[in-house]
Amino acid sequence: MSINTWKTDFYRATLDSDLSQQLNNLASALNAWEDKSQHADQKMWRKQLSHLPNINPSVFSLGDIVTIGAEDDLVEGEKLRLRQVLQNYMPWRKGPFRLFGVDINTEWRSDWKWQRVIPHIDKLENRRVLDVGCGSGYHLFRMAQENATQVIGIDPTALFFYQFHCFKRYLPTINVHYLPLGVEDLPATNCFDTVFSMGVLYHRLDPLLFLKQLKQQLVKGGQLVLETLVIDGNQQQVLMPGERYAQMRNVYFIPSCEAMLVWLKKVGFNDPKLVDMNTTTTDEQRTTEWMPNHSLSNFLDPEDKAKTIEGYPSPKRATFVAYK
Ligand SMILES: Nc1ncnc2c1ncn2[C@@H]1O[C@H](C[S@+](CC[C@H]([NH3+])C(=O)[O-])CC(=O)[O-])[C@@H](O)[C@H]1O
Repeated sequence: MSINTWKTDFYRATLDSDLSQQLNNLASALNAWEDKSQHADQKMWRKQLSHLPNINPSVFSLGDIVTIGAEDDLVEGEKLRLRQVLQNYMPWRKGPFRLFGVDINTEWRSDWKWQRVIPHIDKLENRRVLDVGCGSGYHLFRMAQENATQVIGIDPTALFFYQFHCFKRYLPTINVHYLPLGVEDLPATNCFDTVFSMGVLYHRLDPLLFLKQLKQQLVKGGQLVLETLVIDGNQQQVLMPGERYAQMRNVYFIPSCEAMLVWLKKVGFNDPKLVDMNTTTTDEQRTTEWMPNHSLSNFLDPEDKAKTIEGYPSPKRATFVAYK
């Protein structure tokens, strides 16, 4: 798939599904995105895609390190150029990836999150899957590896859309698509068997509305897989941080696990369950060559790693599953 055909490839791939009934609405949202994506960086990111090596990769594997092509597929000069092109898409947050032997060691070990989630969810085989807030699309490739029929990711951050296309262009036949939209831009499709949303709820101003928006993407009986920051506490406890949480400005609500289960029930999900809980470590989220900015270790209290530098409990994440 080339960057020029991403929309038509998506439309074609959805023709046989209920999603096709929403194509008019989706097409206007996608066209609006293209019309406003005239920012200089975006022009550069789009152009740089055409500087990626124009060859068929000899191998690919969508395991812990999403790997496309082998080092030997390229000659020395091409390798140097590839590294330079990929550097234009920094910071690389979610991965890891390996493209023709170039290891992109991302800020996050997103493979660790996937290993925590995958044992607890319904098998993805033969399911249509949506990932809301998919970042670089790392987990989209992992979902495809689990034999999902179709995988669609949405995320409004333009850089991540272009990062995804650095890989997707080499995998023209996999049924994985990326729509550069926010959850609020999606019409109610009611057509996904599994909806994932990992690491997004705390960025939403209205978390209950967000849960409703996720619910209206699911078929009846479909499974929600939700991962989010949590605090210790009872049903009544939810942290609403001040200006920043772990230096992030756009963090609104961090519920206790008990409160999260109440929220899921309130919006009508069935059988909500907490399936995993994990404290984020500085091995999982850290500064790397591909994300040279500050990372988790800079956001924790140097005297007490159980606290963020603002004095809140340090990041703990939990995964929940529930049904529509
Ligand atoms: N309105 C919105 N609609 C959809 N996505 C949004 C919206 N606003 C922001 N995002 C996107 O949500 C993602 C959150 S990151 C989780 C990535 C991956 N899921 C992970 O679990 O590793 C976690 C973090 O950065 O804290 C970013 O890619 C945003 O662009």
